[in-house]
Amino acid sequence: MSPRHKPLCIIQENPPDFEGDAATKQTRFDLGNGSEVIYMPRFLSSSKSWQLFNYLDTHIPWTRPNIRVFGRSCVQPRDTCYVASKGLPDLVYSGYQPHAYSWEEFPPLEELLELVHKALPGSRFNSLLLNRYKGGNDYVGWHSDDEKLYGSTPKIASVSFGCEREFFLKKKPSKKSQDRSGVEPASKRARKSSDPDLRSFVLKHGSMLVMRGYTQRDWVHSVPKRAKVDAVRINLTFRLVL
Ligand SMILES: O=C(O)CCC(=O)C(=O)O
Ligand SMILES: [Fe+2]
Repeated sequence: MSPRHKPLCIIQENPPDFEGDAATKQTRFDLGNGSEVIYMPRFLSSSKSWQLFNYLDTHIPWTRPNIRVFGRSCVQPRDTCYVASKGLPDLVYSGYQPHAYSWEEFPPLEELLELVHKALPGSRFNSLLLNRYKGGNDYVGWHSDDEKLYGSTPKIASVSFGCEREFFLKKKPSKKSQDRSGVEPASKRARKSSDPDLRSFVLKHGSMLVMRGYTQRDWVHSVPKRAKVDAVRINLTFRLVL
């Protein structure tokens, strides 16, 4: 296979032996008006992350449900699963109500939840949405996780495994201005310059990204298709259902 046609997937390994400080090293991105993102590139070591990747890839009961987007029914362009504590109200998104599996069915997820809580003192999560992107055709379109059951300022912790993919955040158009920024592809805009209303992150194997404050109210996010990618990425988003 020529280098030009080599499947593209960058997986930058975190050093196998880091601990403590490196793991919690974080960068804060102030999005303005009370919206904020924290990124921890080395939340988990490479070996721990591969262990979890393999476990999740083989043990999670992945499904690819029909969802409704702009009134049309379509197959969700990625695999999914939902885990939640008992007694919480049901999650419904895009007209789909996932079955809530319990934490006890997946002990490695209980363990990971503990690590997430430790890395984010004062936080509490009781539900988890899992996504598996089998290759570059799998994606999540622009959306915000602003379902009522998360309250007005949800904190969402997103842990990524496997193939690196780009994660975009785009400011919602303000009601006043005639915003035409949605016309140009986000990737082009992000590359062009320092558009403060568009941010991109390459979510690394073993990384954690946290969205908090008004990020769900004022911004949308997405993981777009990437034609050349043909490796699997798994993403877990921890949330608190109020
Ligand atoms: O895969 C990701 O990084 C994002 C997933 C996401 O936005 C979601 O599950 O709501
Ligand atoms: Fe989301």
